Amino acid sequence: MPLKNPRHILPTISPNICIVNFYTTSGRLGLHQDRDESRDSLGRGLPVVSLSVGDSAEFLYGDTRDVDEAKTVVLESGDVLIFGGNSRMIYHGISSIYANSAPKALQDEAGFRPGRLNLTFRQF
Ligand SMILES: O=C(O)CCC(=O)C(=O)O
Ligand SMILES: [Fe+2]
Repeated sequence: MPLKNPRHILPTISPNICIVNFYTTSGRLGLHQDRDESRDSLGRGLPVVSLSVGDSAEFLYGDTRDVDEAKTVVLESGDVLIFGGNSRMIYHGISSIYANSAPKALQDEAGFRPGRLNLTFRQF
C-alpha cells in the first residue's frame, strides 16, 4: 500500500530553531519530552524533525518516562526521524551510541570525529 502523503498526517513547519547535540561514544540522553516550544506550537502538534549524522544510536520512545516500557529504534547516519501530531509529546531519549558504526567516508574524507551529531529542527 502506498505511503500516505505526510502532509495529510502531520502539519508542515517553518523551522526557526535548530538544536545541535553531539554525543561521544559514551553519550546518553535520558527520556524526556520536548516542551520548550510555544504553547501554540505544542498545541498544534508541530513536528520535531531530527537528522542523525555519524555513529548509529539507540533511540528510545514511549508514552511514559519508564525506560522498561520504551520501544527502541536504531537511528543511522542520514536518518530523519519526525515526531508530531498525536506523537508530539512522546518521551524519548538516547540509550547508547554504537562506536565505529559511522560511514567510513565520514571519518576518512570529512574528518568527522567518533560519535554522533543530531540536529533537531523545530518551529517555536
Ligand atoms: O539525539 C537525538 O536523537 C534526540 C535529541 C533530542 O531528543 C533533543 O535534542 O531534544
Ligand atoms: Fe528531545
